[in-house]
Amino acid sequence: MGLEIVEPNTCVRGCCSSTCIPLHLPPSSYTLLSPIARGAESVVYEAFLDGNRVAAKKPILSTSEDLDKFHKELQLLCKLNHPGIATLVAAHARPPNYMFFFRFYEQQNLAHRLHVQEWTPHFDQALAISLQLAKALQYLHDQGIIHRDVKPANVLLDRNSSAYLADFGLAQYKKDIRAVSTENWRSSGKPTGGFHKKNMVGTLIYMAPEILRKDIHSEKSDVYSFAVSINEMLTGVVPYTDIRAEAQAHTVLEMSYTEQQLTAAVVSGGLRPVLAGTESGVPAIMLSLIQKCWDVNPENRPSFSDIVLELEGILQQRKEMEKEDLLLQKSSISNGHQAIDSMNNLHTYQENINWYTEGEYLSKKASSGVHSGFRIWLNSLDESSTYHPILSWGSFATCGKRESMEDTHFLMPYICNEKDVHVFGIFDGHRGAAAAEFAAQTLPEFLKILGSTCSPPDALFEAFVRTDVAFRNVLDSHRKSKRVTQKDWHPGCTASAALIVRNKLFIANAGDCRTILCRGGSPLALSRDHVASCLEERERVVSAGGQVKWQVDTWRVGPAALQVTRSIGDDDLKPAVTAEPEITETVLSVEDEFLVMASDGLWDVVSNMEVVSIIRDTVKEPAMCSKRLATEAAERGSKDNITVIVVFLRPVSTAERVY
Ligand SMILES: Nc1ncnc2c1ncn2[C@@H]1O[C@H](COP(=O)(O)OP(=O)(O)OP(=O)(O)O)[C@@H](O)[C@H]1O
Ligand SMILES: [Mn+2]
Ligand SMILES: [Mn+2]
Repeated sequence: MGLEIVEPNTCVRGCCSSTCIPLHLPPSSYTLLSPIARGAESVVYEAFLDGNRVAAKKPILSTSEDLDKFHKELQLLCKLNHPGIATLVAAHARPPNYMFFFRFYEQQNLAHRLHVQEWTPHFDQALAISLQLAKALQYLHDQGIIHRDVKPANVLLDRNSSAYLADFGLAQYKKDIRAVSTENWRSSGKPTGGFHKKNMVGTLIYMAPEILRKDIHSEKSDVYSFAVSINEMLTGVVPYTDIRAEAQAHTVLEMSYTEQQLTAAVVSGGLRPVLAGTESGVPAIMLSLIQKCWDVNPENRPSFSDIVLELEGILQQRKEMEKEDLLLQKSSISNGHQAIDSMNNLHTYQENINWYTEGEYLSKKASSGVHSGFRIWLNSLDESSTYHPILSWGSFATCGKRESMEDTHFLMPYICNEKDVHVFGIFDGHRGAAAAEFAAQTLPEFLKILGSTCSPPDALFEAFVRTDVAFRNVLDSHRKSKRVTQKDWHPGCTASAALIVRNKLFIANAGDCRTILCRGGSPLALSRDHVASCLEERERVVSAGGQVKWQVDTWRVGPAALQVTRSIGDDDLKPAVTAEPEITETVLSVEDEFLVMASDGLWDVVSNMEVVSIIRDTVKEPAMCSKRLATEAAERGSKDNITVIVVFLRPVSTAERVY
């Protein structure tokens, strides 16, 4: 970077200095853009520094201790230089602005990648990340520094998924940790609350048993946290939240144990997160390394130099296996044929049509790859006075007790790279998955096209209608070309879409998917279920020329006996079963906590109120919350596919910090 170092290159107190990192900057050299993350102790912004994209970490400074902490973190960061550690490129260490500027890591942190983006790394990728992290920690320990907050959220990933250890907010020289603790012990005779608080830092679920027992941190407590983090990457499961493990103590958080009970189980019960399984391609030697690293006795845990050696050994083995595989491949190619025959029998009335691809193809054609984005929507809002929700999102979808999956969904935060525009959608297919698969591709694309000409509610309305027309046209042309052979096959799907434009939330719904908002702790339904049991809908259907009859157990529409009264597709029931959505508009404010969208597989067995209280009791991670809700529905006997999207509208922390 072309930033100049202005001598004397020290912080205002003179305790931090560097020969190569500028420690004070002219205000004109940087611009803060929007926040990427809000922690308990800082806000991290995307920023530009001297024309380069960087991340600016701005600590929240409210006491003089906070300021001491800033100087300590800066002193440490100035000394660190390792390819596996997030690079500090500059700092501003003079009043009134205190800031760290780091190289920008495009893929955020490992926790986000795993649980929000639902990334499942291949074992070789996970191994590479483990090795990079182990080397960074080995370097740190060689400098006499303990990190004390090793966890996936503090591992940053660049665009190639290379890993960088970050967040030195709790890091300490080992010698200083000792000094503090002996002093405290001596002065108070026994550990006081204050002592505990001062020394028990880190994040609960990654904390070694000795730390939970209020011992002091050592290199080996970083080893423990490393093991929990690596295992989390290999399983994709946040520690202690696994709900698949039955009847075992592994479900502590699920069973709403308190933090004290979890602590006790880790310390004396030997509880650990569910270990990754070899069936997912993790070699046994890796699993035994993890187990050694989280041994209850710190002395039995290997050091990072041992861990690095062991991981390099595993990497070597993988490379040799790969060579052998390449040699073997030539002889095994002939095995692929059998599968194709059975595939052919599956599609009796639709000849291998991939409806996702159909939808994608159609929307590409419609937009010819150009849309001018959502500038007009944003320009019409008054930037300065409006509330800016801060979003995090996740989803979970399961086929449940059904044989096939007919639900689909999409998550499109920052649609068209617009920071303040987000779209999420759920589609619940019936008479096959065709309409749901098609609509999940086309609906957001139509929205992009319409965004430059219509208002948000008009764009949503039109996108639903156009998706429906497009689907029925494509189906029709396939009937004509005989790729669809069965004449009376009329697939359809219900649809629900949420569009957020800065502080405005628009929900469009056609059918019985439902969206609720948790506002001030209570559920607020933002959509109405369109089913024939609803009088108003029944009357609408009848006046549009449809027939409604009580059949078996409920009101149903037409010869197809459909329960829903609005949908995309279902061309045998058009226009009575309309694709026109009902749209609600909500202005978001600080009271608004989260949004839950789900297919009827959830709502059939869990009420709006119950959904809110289940989320209240779950680790505040949107993908985990989605999974928790789906599991609850399955346990309560839902017979349907279940899809859940959870969008938090305010910052939440994954695990509670101690103090
Ligand atoms: N250089 C960077 N590039 C991209 N994203 C970053 C960068 N630095 C931080 N972030 C994002 O900001 C988040 C918080 O950063 P960091 O952990 O340093 O702050 P913190 O306030 O100490 O957080 P915590 O509350 O977890 O202690 C990271 O998890 C990451 O998602
Ligand atoms: Mn952090
Ligand atoms: Mn359903």
